[in-house]
Amino acid sequence: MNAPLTEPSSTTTEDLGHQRAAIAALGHELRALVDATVRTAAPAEALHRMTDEVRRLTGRLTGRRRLRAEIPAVDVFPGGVRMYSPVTGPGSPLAPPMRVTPDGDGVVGHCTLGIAHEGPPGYVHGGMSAMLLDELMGWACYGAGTPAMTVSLRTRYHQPVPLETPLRVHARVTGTEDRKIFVAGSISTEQDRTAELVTADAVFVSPDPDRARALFPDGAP
Ligand SMILES: CCCCC/C=C\C/C=C\C/C=C\C/C=C\CCCC(=O)SCCNC(=O)CCNC(=O)[C@H](O)C(C)(C)COP(=O)(O)OP(=O)(O)OC[C@H]1O[C@@H](n2cnc3c(N)ncnc32)[C@H](O)[C@@H]1OP(=O)(O)O
Repeated sequence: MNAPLTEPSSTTTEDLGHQRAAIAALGHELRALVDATVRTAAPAEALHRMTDEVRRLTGRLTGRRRLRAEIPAVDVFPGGVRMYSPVTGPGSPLAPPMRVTPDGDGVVGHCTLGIAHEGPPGYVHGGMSAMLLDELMGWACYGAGTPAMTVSLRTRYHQPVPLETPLRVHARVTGTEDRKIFVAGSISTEQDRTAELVTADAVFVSPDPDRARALFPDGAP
């Protein structure tokens, strides 16, 4: 009989590391499953068998379920580890996941997208490009010491973004005005950083403290 899947019982640094590693390992396998799912040409009977197996597996993820707006114990909010972010989260089957590092006066994100994120055949869905940029621009705000939320995002698609190609996403704060933060971003391939395939400019706003507490009751220091 399979061992029950339970919640972690304590949160020492070592436990946290193990828990994050386990979350990332499951995320990795689920991304592989998503990729196999959107590529397969298996016949209907095989898909029905798989459906039954996947339903059984889903039923095995038992235990307490995270509530809406609850920040996972493995996360650091705001601006730190987000294990289940749909962009950077190693535990998310939806995330590429994008790896974010500081870069001069901004931040850079590295990722490669597969056909689960396809828009035009062979190229990245435009909404996905906007999501990568939005997330990284949020990180640029956090990196500048002002965690903030997007209030406006304008994207310009200059050339299609290829799938299965290492990408470089860049974002930096270009100015501030009270609680408003102006951010610029771009996507290129790693191979040709000078050719900006998508560019974006955005306005972020740092919520006033009362608003932030109301929006993120679990995130208050
Ligand atoms: C407890 C501590 C926690 C603190 C957390 C703080 C921030 C959280 C940070 C990060 C979140 C975590 C991780 C990041 C995840 C993803 C990153 C991607 C980013 C996103 O995916 S995020 C989701 C999409 N995003 C929204 O869901 C925002 C919806 N929105 C609102 O919830 C409110 O909008 C809010 C709270 C942002 C501000 O509300 P508020 O009441 O504090 O501010 P207010 O309305 O007074 O506006 C102030 C000044 O911004 C100007 N302004 C407003 N809107 C504008 C617009 N559209 N264009 C140009 N200017 C605009 C006004 O005109 C005024 O300017 P002025 O003063 O000059 O008139």
